[in-house]
Parts: sequence; structure tokens; C-alpha cells
Amino acid sequence: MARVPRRVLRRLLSVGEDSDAVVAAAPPVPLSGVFRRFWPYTRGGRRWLVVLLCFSLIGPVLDGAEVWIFKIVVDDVLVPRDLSPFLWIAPAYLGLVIGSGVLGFADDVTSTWVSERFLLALRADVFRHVQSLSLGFFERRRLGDVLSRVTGDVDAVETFLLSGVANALYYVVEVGVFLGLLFYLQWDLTLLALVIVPLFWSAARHFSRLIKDASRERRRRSGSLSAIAEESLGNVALVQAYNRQGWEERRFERESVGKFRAAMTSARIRAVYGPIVEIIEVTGALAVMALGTWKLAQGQLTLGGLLVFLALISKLYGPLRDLSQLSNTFYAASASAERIIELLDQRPQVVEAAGARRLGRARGDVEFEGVSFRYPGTSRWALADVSFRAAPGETLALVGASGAGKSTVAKLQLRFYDPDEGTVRIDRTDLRDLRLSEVRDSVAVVLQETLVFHGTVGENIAYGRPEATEADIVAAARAADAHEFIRLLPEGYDTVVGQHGRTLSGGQRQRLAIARAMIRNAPVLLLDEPITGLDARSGRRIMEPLRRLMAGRTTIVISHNLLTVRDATRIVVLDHGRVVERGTHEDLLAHGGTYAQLHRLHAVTDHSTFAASPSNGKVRS
Ligand SMILES: Nc1ncnc2c1ncn2[C@@H]1O[C@H](COP(=O)(O)OP(=O)(O)OP(=O)(O)O)[C@@H](O)[C@H]1O
Repeated sequence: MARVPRRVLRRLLSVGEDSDAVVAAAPPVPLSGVFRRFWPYTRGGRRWLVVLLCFSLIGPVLDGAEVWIFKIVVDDVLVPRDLSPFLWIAPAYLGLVIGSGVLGFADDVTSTWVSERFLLALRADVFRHVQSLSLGFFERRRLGDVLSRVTGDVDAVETFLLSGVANALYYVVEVGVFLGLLFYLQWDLTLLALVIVPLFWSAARHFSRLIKDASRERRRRSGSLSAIAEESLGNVALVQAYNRQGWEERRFERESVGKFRAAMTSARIRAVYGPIVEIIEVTGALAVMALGTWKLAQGQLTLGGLLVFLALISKLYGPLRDLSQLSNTFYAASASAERIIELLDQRPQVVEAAGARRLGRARGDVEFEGVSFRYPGTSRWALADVSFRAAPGETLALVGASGAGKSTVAKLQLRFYDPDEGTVRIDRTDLRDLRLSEVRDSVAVVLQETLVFHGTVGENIAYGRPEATEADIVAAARAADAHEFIRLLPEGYDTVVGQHGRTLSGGQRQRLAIARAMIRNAPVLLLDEPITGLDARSGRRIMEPLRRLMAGRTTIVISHNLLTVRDATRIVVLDHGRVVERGTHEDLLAHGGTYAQLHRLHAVTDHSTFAASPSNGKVRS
């Protein structure tokens, strides 16, 4: 019979089986591990931790003194009905209350300062760490979950380390002071009062495990919620165009309900825990009261003594209960700490070698030699034995069907990944031997998907070189053929473009990206499908500023669109990650292979675009 209620209780107090998770739970870490991991972040505020420790020593002493004065009032004023001691008791009591107030103020301000400094250091470090991770990490992880860890879980670690520890110390000192007073008053009664301590602890141990499970589930669901919100709001145009709002809402709601369930489980655990602790506490107090009353009757204890004893017992049980509850708080916060630790344990796949060499201003000699590469976790070679070289100032075009591996070449050139076999070089030096920041400084990119940040047009152009002057920005915009349209914007270069530059057209965004690459003035230029998404006319308009940008730089142009390829000094044709042809435009046409085929196909598409375009106004100029 007892099994049924036990089963019900277990169901009520556990979070249940893990459903197919949007975001997986982080691996568990013991409390001591969490503590060791985050303790170094208290470095700047340890001196203040000592001050806080002093406050926590003084506070309970003042508290104890207030209770002791109460004993004197009962024994020396109330029982003998004599007012004279009251003349010193009243100012002493007032003094104690004022002292406690001042101490409370100083304690609040100092502890908040220490906590916030800790958070500042931790948050900055977590963010710095996440930024240092390789592209591969971001390609695998859900951004929303990472955001939720950086912003939400970090705060909980503070609870664990500082507030938690400061409170624990405070409670321990309180327990010490009150125990001392109690032993001084009546040692045998005190021992009786302490019988409940093991009960307190076993309850706390049992419940904190349950709390930890529920808290982990809550944090995991929070991560999932952020991930879903980020994905669906970030792609709102797609969601609305395909009428998928309902589906997105249901996904969001499923995680919300999961979080709600986890929150309810925690609430139930706490709600059961509270009364259990109270029952233990009252049992102890009743036992003490019974023995105390017997002692009062025997004349072994004064009335003031008994009253103070009972007051002190309640003062003692307070921090004892808080201490046991604190273990719940610790376990709840450690669920967040685990998520941060998992993030901090991620190692960038691409790391700068110790003693990496300086590159300085590169000449722009780019070389791939026998490069093979597989994306982490995949079995297919994205590039297999790829070799090519572009001398300074040359233009090399990478051509091939979708998925042939063209963008992967760009990622390796930027050292977002390292090749599994072979070598990528700039100026004859392996990228792995060079400083990472200088490798990337040597390259300017214009990507398939133009990245525009929320900010002014001027700021977006200067992103390529933050120290650029206004004149540099305008010069770059002119060269990119962007000056005219920027001038017509409501506030010119100070016009704020929304996130992803949604207030600009595709062609305008592309010209902004060209201006950004222009201002960077790097020796190597990577153009990844620079005219994708533009209609034929805009595509042709972009060609002129692109040619200006390419002049005097080593350019690797990745394109389906053979318009941008014709001028290349050398063309490399990729197929399923392998180089299948190489040569000039004329050579390859004459060869009649894959390139010639692509060229014929392109001529047809280009012609059909042209044929279909008059109604769209997309006429060849
Ligand atoms: N982050 C990734 N993780 C795993 N596989 C990837 C990743 N990025 C690309 N791939 C795979 O590697 C291969 C080459 O992709 P890549 O993006 O280089 O092709 P591409 O030639 O640039 O294609 P497109 O012209 O369509 O942009 C493809 O099979 C693709 O599925």
C-alpha cells in the first residue's frame, strides 16, 4: 500500500525522462570542481571578501548582544519591577540597533560590489572565450543556447560562489555565537537542542539532489527557448513567407511547458522541504521547552534565562535551516555553473602556435599544396588533394557545382579550419606558423551573404579598418560605387541600417561590403559569390567597383557566375572536392570539359534571364 503514495511522491518531485532535447544537458560537475573552477575570478575582490568576513563576525555578535539585553530586562527590570537599570539598557539597546543598521548598510554595499565585480570578470572572460572559439563550434552549436549561457547562467555562478559562500560563512558564525551563548546558559539543554541537526542535514542532502535535477532541466529548457527564439525571429521573413508561425509557436511552447514543468517540480520540492524542516525544528523546540520548564520548576533556571534560551534556540535554528537550505541553492546554481564550464572547456580547433611568426604586410602569394580536409564529424572529404597557387596580384577563380568545396577553400585561407593533410601558405609560409590575427589581417572578404551590422553606414564601412578617417570612408564608398546611394539616404553616412542591413537592397549591401573590403586594403582578396542574389543588371554594375577592388591584389574569386571569372589569370575547376581542370578561360573552353559545360549552361541561363527580364526591368545595359 505504501508503494503507491511513494510512487506518486517520486513522480511529483522528479523532472521525469529527458525528451528529445533541443539543447542537451551539460555534463555533471561535483560542487568542489565548480568551486575550484570559478574561485580564480574572485581575484580582484578578495581583500573585500576579508572585510565581508569581518562583517559576518560582528553581525551575529551584535545580534547575540541584543538577545542578551532582553535577558537582563526580564531578570533585572521586569521580575524585580525596578526601572533604574533601564536607564543604561535603553541607550545600549538603541546603540546596538544603530550599529546593526550601519553594519547592514556596509555589508549590502560591499557584498554587491564584490559580486558585481566577480560577474564583470567572469562574463567578460566567458565572452572572450566564446569569441576565441573556431568557426566549427558556431557551425555546430545553437546560437540562442550559447547566448543564454553567456547572459543567464553566468549570473547564477555568482550565487554559487560569492553570495552562497558569504551567506554560509555568516550562518556558520551565527551558529557559533548562538551555540556559545546557549552552552554558557545551559549545556544540557543545548545538547538536546542539537539532536535535530543530523535530521536537518539528511533532509537537506536528499532534497538538494532533487533540486539539482530540476534546476538543470530548467536551465536546459532556458537554453532551448533562447535557441528557438533566436532561430525563428532571426529568420522571421522565411517563417512568415512559409506561414510557419504556428509551427514555431508550438516549438517554443513545448520548451516553455518543459521549463514550466521543471519550475513546478522545484516549487513542489521546496514546498515539501519547508514543512519537513519546520516539523524537525518544532520537535526540537518542544523538547527543549519541556526540559526547560522542568528546570524552571526545579529552580535551576530563571524565567529570563528560559525565555532567552528559547529566543536563542529560534535564532540558532534560523541559520541552521538556512545552512541546510543553502545546499539547495548551491546545487541549483551548480546546474548553471555546469553549463558555463562546458562552454569554457570548449577548445578552439584552430590555435596559434607557440612562437608564431609575424607576417607583416604580406605580398599576397597564396598557395594550397596537396590540401585535404574533412569537416569535423563528417566522413566525406570536402577537399581532396587540392593544389593551386596565385602569385601576388593574380586573380584565381574557383569554379564548380554547388557543394564542390569552393567556400571551404576560403575558410581554409582564413584559417577558420586547418587542413587534415597538406599545407596552406601565404608568402611561402605555412599559415599554422604565423600569427592568426596577421593571417586574417592579410585577407579582405566579400562573402556570399553580406554581413551588415546594426549601426551607421559609415561604421559598417569602417568595420574593415576601425581607425579609418571620414575621408577614407568616403573614398572607399566612391571606389565601391556606393557613394551615390549613400548620399541619397536620409542621413547619408550617418543613416542607421538595421541588423543584417535589412533596410538596404541586396546590391547596396554588396557595395557596402566592397567598400569595407576596399578600406581594409589587404593584399589578398576573397570574393565568395560576390554577385549571387543580384539581378543581371546589378551584377554588371558591381563588376566595375569589384575590378577596382581587385586591382593590385591577389584575388581568389569563387563563383558560379562566369561573368566574374572570365578575367581570371587562372581558373581552377573543382568537382566533389577535387581539382578536375585548370587553365585560362580560353584553354578550358577549348578543352571542352566541365568548365566548357558550365559555361554553356551559364550562357543559356544568362540568355534566359535576359529574355525573361523586360517585364522586370532587368534589361542588359
Ligand atoms: N560546416 C560544415 N560542416 C559539415 N559539412 C560542411 C560544412 N560546410 C560545408 N560542408 C560540406 O562540405 C562540402 C563543400 O561545401 P562548400 O560550402 O565548400 O561548397 P561550395 O562549392 O562553396 O558550394 P556552393 O557553391 O553551393 O556555395 C559540401 O558537401 C558541404 O555539404
